[in-house]
Amino acid sequence: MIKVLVAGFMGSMGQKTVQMVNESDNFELVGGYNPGIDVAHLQGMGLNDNVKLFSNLADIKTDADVWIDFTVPSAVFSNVKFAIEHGIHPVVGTSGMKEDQIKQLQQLAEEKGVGGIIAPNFGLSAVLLMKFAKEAAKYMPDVEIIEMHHDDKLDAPSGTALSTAQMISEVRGDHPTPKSEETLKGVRGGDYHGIKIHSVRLPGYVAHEQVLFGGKGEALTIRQDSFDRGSFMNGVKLAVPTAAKATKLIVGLENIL
Ligand SMILES: NC(=O)C1=CN([C@@H]2O[C@H](COP(=O)(O)OP(=O)(O)OC[C@H]3O[C@@H](n4cnc5c(N)ncnc54)[C@H](OP(=O)(O)O)[C@@H]3O)[C@@H](O)[C@H]2O)C=CC1
Ligand SMILES: O=C(O)C1=N[C@H](C(=O)O)C[C@H](O)C1
Repeated sequence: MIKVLVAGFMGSMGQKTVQMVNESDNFELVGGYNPGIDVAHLQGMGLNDNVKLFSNLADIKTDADVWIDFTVPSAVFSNVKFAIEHGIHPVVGTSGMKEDQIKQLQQLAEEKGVGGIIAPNFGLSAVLLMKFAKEAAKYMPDVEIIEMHHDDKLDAPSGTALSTAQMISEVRGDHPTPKSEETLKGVRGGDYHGIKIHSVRLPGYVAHEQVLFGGKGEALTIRQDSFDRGSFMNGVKLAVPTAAKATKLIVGLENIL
């Protein structure tokens, strides 16, 4: 049985994760962390006595093997650092970490021998989209990304769009970007090594991405849609046992599939 703590357990993804853990025969929920909660009140609401709830990072005392993090961009780095320093293997879905923060955590994980997984996206359709986009970019290097998310999303671009751009950039190298004067500032989108990323935020959307490739007289569009947050749970379920044994911090679900 793998003991799990869920950070951000009151959020949209945190609640799905708690449900998935409770329904699994292989995982046991032993902890939940979410600032701003009334621990005494929640603890009295019929939750299993083995589940310890915390509202402060420094107060967390747990025998969890795995720390699943679906929190906020401003907290994820400190959370994961705390987990690794306390011998808890992280499974991280939270977006918004900077490249240098990920490198620091990878170094710490290696020093402590406490590995885990950071996945910009736990959905199979998004992982496949990234793989296909990387392949397509070898032949069609002119590419732009449009990501579309719900209007509560705190960060832009999405972690998935950034990861897609990184994977494309690995294979296409330096490539000229069309120069067009912006008569409306920002209208050409963000720029990742010459790859334009456009972020749409609208109510009703969940998580969607399109990668548009253009060639002479032809175009290719790859699109994925996550309509329900439950769709991320298969990936999380797969990541937990791998993370529990990992001695390094792996980035990308595709690296454990
Ligand atoms: N990798 C993947 O496949 C996926 C990743 N995500 C990412 O997961 C993250 C969470 O998404 P979502 O559940 O929709 O967001 P929510 O806003 O619904 O949930 C975030 C939760 O984290 C809590 N929180 C705030 N600060 C902290 C902290 N310091 N430590 C612990 N918890 C904290 C929030 O509490 P409060 O509301 O009180 O502030 C809230 O309950 C986002 O970064 C999102 O991009 C989402 C879907 C899939
Ligand atoms: O905030 C979300 O909802 C999502 N965030 C992740 C991201 O930033 O890519 C994964 C997925 O797109 C849902």
